[in-house]
Amino acid sequence: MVLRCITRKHYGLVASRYISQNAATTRHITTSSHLNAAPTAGHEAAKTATATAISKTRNIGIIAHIDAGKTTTTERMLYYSGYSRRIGDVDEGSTVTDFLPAERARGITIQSAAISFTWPPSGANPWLPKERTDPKALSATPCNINLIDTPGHADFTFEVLRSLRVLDGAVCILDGVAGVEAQTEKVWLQAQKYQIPRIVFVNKLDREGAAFGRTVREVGARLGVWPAVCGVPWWSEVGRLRGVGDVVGLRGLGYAEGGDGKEVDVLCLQQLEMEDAGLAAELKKARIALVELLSEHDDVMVEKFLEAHEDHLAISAAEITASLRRCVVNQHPQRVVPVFAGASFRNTGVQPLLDAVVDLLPNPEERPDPEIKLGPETRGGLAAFLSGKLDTVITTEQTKPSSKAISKDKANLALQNLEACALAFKVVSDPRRGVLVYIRVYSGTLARNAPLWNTILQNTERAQRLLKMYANDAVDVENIPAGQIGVIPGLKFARTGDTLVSYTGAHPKNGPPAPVNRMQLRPINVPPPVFFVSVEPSSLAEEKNLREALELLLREDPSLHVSVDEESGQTHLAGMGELHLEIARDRLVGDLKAKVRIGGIEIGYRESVTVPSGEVTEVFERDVGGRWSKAAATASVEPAVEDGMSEAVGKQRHVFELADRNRLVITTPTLNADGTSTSEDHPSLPEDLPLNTVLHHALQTGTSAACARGPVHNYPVHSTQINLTFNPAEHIFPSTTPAALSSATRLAVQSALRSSAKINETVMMEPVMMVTISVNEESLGSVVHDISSARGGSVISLSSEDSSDTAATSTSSIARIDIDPSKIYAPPDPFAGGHATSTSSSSNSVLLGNANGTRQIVARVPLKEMVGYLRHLRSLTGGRGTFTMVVDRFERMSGQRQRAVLQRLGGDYG
Ligand SMILES: Nc1nc2c(ncn2[C@@H]2O[C@H](COP(=O)(O)OP(=O)(O)OP(=O)(O)O)[C@@H](O)[C@H]2O)c(=O)[nH]1
Repeated sequence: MVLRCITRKHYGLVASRYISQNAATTRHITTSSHLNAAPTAGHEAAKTATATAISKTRNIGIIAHIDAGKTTTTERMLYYSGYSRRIGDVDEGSTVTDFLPAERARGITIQSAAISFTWPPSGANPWLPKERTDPKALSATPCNINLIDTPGHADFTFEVLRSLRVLDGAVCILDGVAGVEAQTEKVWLQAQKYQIPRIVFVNKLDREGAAFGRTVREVGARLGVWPAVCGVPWWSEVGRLRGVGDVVGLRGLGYAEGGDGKEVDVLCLQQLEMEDAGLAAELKKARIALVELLSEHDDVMVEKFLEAHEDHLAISAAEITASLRRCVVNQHPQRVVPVFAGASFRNTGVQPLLDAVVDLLPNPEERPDPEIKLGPETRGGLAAFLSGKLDTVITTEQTKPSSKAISKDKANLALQNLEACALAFKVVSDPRRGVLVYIRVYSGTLARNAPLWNTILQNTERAQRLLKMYANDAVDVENIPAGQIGVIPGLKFARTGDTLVSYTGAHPKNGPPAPVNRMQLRPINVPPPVFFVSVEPSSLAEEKNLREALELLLREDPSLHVSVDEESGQTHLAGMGELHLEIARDRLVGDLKAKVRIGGIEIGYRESVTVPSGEVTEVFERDVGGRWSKAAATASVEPAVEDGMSEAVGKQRHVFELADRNRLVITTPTLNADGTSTSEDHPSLPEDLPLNTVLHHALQTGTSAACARGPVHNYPVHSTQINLTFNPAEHIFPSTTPAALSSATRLAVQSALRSSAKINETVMMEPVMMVTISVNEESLGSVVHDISSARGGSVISLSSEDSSDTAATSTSSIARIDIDPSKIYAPPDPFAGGHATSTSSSSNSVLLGNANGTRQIVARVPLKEMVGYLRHLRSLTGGRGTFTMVVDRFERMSGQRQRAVLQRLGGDYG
């Protein structure tokens, strides 16, 4: 293809030094010490935001490896959009988004901070001169951006997942020196699983050794997508980052050294040819590659290319942006990923990234129908549910007593009064504002003062106020429409992950009618905790404070677990990683001021029965809450066999999979599946104890409570099948309540567990982790040796042989597209330093996991052997190695390992 000089018509000739028109009139949000503070820019913006059409909304997140620069980039975004007066600095601890004291102290992001801002801040885009803005571009008019900053540390993966489900798009930030790192890969695949469109920002290009081209090739090789290079670094002759080259607009964007980045020199191609011919030539190459790539994935681009007489440079920037948007928004899985360049810390390249967020990422209406859950087996799309396609719901309901079955008409009627539904995706205790519940509204409009039915807790709370959050500033609003993110202050019960429903005429206690009353938006599974600490109040008087503080911690973070040992009275706080618990401890002691003694961090082992017990019956008879009640339960336990139950489920057998791979089997020899008795000789269930709801729930609660503490070592029970035989004639009395049934079940299961352990002692199980380690080539041998011999791990793959293995192990269900490395366009890296890679885009050796001299090892290793591993890895790799890990499974320990652990723990577990 012949390169042609760009025409005047498209790009003009005169370079213009453009200073933001907003610079002088930048709107600031003054941090108000109280919510009722005087109106600020945030107030103004909030009014605009609520009135903003949904097409002018972007709910985006920033995902990346720890330290890639998410917080630094967010701070610049807030600064350029006029929401902060000065640029915050992570290293000084003055950032707006990392607002928890623990985050500021550690310089890492712990909780997602959801903040809103408008880009561009006013009618015109502030960094481009008017004559250079395309009035038809989406980024030409203000768009309301709700930005959720997600944490990068592996311990917070659940927090990342939690935020991902409310996002419509994501910016993935890469460190231009480190390239694609292990955690990036993990979060990337999670985002892909949720079908979240992504764009990439290669940051830190000012740093020594930065290699943009190499990073671009890694995006292709390790993330399995086609990088569409939209921006390239503009280096000076001595390797200083001068700015970025805009491949879409074919221009150079120069940033003054040491400036705040608001002043941008915009140089058209012709000027660039005089100023820096090298960059001009590279921009043309990049533009050709971009058009070629888009033509392969977007038919419209092929037409435009033909219309432009096959001149890659003559296609307008608007056409290219539109094509990129089609690829990003409409393709699942996403095959083309736009890549931008910059250095947030040097205030370089952030405004083009903001434009890309508006121009390329979808609005809430352009997203697939969100998933909902209506019962253990009923899942579907929200829109399908709201439009009355309720067939699956009816099926589930028919298992209930016929008098309670819901007709399709009734269910449709129930939907008519549904005002709004929202997902509480984050709960934060703000020192000044109290508990804030962050929500995303999925349908209807949530109005201030509306009573909200919590479909999981089954209670009602009133949203007395609604807020929009602008970093540290909160603005009262009257309502929050579908697609928007907002905050409800003052709720007492709602937790992260709960679904809140606003429903006209709902009874405050009983809630809306079925099936609306138990609809769950975007449910996610909480992974098992693997570490725990014991927590004790420093005095009796502190007990209440501690209980309240722990309740709040659990509302904020459902991946934390609290259990109280009924016998010793000791409280255990369990979490997913050492850092996770350290942060929880800091939160408890530092922020929530709980006066507690906290034990050392220990591994959360489990224990499992090895032989079946006999059947045990226990009777519970006690005063519960001022009412005498009595109930009985009959239980036995046995080792659970994987997938061994499907045939055993029948009319009189109900099987439930519980946490920790325990299984509950309830047999009702005298009751039919709907709870009616099989013959007149047998009593039926009382009205207030329907089988499929109240009774099952009570038996499950009792079983779970018993399984929280094993009979020999006090660790939670794992891989155990609990059999309950239930017969109203034997287990129900006139004074039986659900609570009494639950307690009787707990006693019977505990007794059965003890009886099994008497026959043969339980065996301990330990968490085994799936570990992904990134090391340099030279240290590969010693790290592999250490993992497989000293740590008892088994190596599953080495990435250079098959770079997709890592992904396959963590997210096997996700399709990755085949990328031909020789077809990836990436500019040369003239200043990449010692381990510089080939500048040829066809260099396969560069692509196959070896791009920045790093190799990946995936191995399964017992968690115990990974405690304190980072320090050891650093010493083996000269400080360069990193790793991430997730729980793979719990495995039985050998007798020798178990004895060693018990000995170390001081061992009196009998
Ligand atoms: N040289 C250079 N340093 C940067 C750049 N962006 C960020 N940094 C530095 O990198 C470090 C990490 O930046 P953060 O913004 O805290 O990174 P993060 O991704 O938010 O980190 P977590 O919140 O811990 O996940 C800080 O010391 C920043 O000053 C950049 O463009 N150039």
